[in-house]
Amino acid sequence: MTDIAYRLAQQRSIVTALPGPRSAVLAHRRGQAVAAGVGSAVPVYAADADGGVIVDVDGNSFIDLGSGIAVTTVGAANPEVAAAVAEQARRFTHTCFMVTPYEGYIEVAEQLAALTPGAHDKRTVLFNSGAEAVENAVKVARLATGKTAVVAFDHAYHGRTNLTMALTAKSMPYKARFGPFAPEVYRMPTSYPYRDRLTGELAARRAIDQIDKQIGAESLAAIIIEPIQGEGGFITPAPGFLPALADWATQHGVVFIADEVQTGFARTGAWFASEHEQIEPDIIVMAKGIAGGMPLAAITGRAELLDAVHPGGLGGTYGGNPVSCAAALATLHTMHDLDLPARARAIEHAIKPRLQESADRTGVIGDVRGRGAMLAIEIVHPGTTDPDPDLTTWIAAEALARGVVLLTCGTHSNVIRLLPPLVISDDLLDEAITVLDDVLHAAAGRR
Ligand SMILES: Cc1ncc(COP(=O)(O)O)c(CNCCCC(=O)O)c1O
Repeated sequence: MTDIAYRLAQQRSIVTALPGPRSAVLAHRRGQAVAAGVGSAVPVYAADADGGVIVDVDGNSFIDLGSGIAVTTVGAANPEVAAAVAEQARRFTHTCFMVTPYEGYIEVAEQLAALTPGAHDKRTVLFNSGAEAVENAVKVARLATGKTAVVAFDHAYHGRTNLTMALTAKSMPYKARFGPFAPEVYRMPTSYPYRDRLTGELAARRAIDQIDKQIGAESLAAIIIEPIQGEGGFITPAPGFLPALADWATQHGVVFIADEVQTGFARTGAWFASEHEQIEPDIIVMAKGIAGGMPLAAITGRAELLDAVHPGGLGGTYGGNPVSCAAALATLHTMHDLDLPARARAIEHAIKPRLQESADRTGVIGDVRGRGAMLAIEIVHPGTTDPDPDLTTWIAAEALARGVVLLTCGTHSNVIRLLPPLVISDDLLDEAITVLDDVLHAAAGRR
């Protein structure tokens, strides 16, 4: 990406100790006002952001490889998004679509019907967060099928509400001591090629056999799965796993829900990750990249499923907020205009080989995986597949000290994930990967 006019200098520049003095003051104030349960990945506080950089309150400029957890795909201050937000806010910020509806909501729904996989008749409902959208996808599946059981998978992440915690696999920090959790949720083994060494078909057969024995299709309302598992560690299933599950679901009257909150909207090199294996989900859950940073989430699915719900059965006060809808329309226009799915594929081609070279030379990377601009390295003790969460934490902290914001994830907290804004410049991305390679070599020296 070389033809974007950025508002901020696209540079890595550390000018104070980290955290700097202004961040330190904010951290103190935070301790007196914000609940300790809300964590932050980095100890610095944002003052500005644009393209591929975040500038903190002390003037430090960081290369952003997190995109606010896969949200600011078009940048954190995309000018077209900012203008659309300002224009809509000047007219009205809220009327509640369930009270006085407005065109923006309909336009977003029309675009999601056209963009999501499948030529079937679709309907959309808009929400505020991914978890809220997941909750409603399950509501629709249960009502439409008259069945109650839901299958989720090992390493899954679906949110922090009661049902989505039940669907989420990792206990700490997401679920510990927050129970009891919603019933009728069953966990099945997924495809984790680095660790199970199974083909997609065999992994799917293993899961389906367990579904048959533990639940039975006659009780099963839905299967929900992330095409690439995000918080669980950017686990990319073996080819054939997802199609086999989707085909089985279709054959047995089970709703196939693709949770594309983290994989959606060009992130993996297609508009939606389901496309990589020609899957047409019955319901697709979306959020994060949808609206350039404004809070918006959606479910888009088969009309016969969503329209099975009685009038008034779906909604919420802020769902499809008009300012967020305006942001989404500007975001989708930008994604089309810049062909960001192609940009994500170019990013993969540029940096995945470099990550593999780092793996070959340092020995601390057990697996390089992911698609498009959703890439990850799994950190292990050299010569083993044993997770090394401590070294993972050190790598992310060292990268920050050198001016690069990196996020970690994974059931074993041993995955470094790369989620750059798709509008990041080629030079800045190249610089960030060079910094990461240097940090990985330093990490190898610690072992
Ligand atoms: C696949 C998938 N489904 C659902 C969700 C939930 O989306 P919300 O918008 O955070 O509710 C996510 C959110 N992932 C980031 C969570 C960050 C945190 O809370 O620690 C996801 O990745």
